[in-house]
Amino acid sequence: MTAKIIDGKRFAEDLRGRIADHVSRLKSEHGIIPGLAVVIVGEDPASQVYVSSKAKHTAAVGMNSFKHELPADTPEADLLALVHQLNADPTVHGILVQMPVPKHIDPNNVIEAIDPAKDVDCFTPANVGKVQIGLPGPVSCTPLGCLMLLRDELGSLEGKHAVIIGRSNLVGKPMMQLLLRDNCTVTVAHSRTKNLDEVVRQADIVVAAVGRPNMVKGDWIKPGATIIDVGINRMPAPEKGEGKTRLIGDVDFAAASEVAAAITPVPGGVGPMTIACLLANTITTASLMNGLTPPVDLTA
Ligand SMILES: Nc1nc2c(c(=O)[nH]1)N[C@@H](CN(C=O)c1ccc(C(=O)N[C@@H](CCC(=O)O)C(=O)O)cc1)CN2
Repeated sequence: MTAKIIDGKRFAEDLRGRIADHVSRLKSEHGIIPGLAVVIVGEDPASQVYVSSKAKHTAAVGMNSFKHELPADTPEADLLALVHQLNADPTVHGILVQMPVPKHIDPNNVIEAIDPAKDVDCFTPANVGKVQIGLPGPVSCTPLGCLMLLRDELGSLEGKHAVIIGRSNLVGKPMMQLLLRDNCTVTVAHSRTKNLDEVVRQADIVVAAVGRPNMVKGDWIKPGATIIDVGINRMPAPEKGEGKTRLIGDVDFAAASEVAAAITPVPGGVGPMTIACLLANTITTASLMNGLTPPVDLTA
């Protein structure tokens, strides 16, 4: 079997097109221009790429984009003061602090400072709880992107056995909630899971989010399974020139493609969906902040 490649880049482009339509309706029918503030602390090259891409796509769909770049030695108190200022700014409907933050800053203090009404990452305890009980609000961007790709590929997910590898707050745990909401049977595997290969062999759906290049082998995959590879591992690529890198996922793509029915590539799979879902969440928060019902077709 040669797996179908799930084209996240193309899906994200389509989604951004639908988001642009919603932005234009919010403007013309309600006079609202959604605004997204993105804060980056330090010069981590990968984070700079992601933040620039977020700002570019925010503007491209017609939203207001506010980018705040702070030096790596910014005291935590200054970052929290900026977050409070953005909380109070009525032109800002979404606030995102790019992770990871430098070591001297406690990410939990930053997350707690963000007004849950503007928390487009869905990191605050209030929004994590809302996802758990199914109330309207933003949904964690990467897991939401994975869910959209899975629904598009498989239709109903009901009764499927999904194995998530990784239990992070960013991906593993919210992914578990979303798949449960879609009536999957969910197993969350992690670094202490015994016989991981045997666990993964049970899966109709594999979501790999461990951050270890090529960890999931081809012979771990049940024939016909659908694989979502969340891993973005930057590896040296001397064959491309000195100091060059390439991205590879958590799944051995070539081997898994021989067994699976469908698989996301890295790059071009889940990554682009993360940013498109961030924009979808900004529509959600801008709608809710103005007493409007968020459009269900973006995030349902
Ligand atoms: N506050 C947040 N911080 C971080 C998040 C997040 O959702 N919120 N997620 C990750 C990084 N991330 C978004 O911020 C992100 C990662 C990857 C991509 C992406 O489009 N990847 C491309 C490849 C891009 C490249 O060449 O590097 C792909 O996979 O095709 C977008 C966003 C950690 N921090």
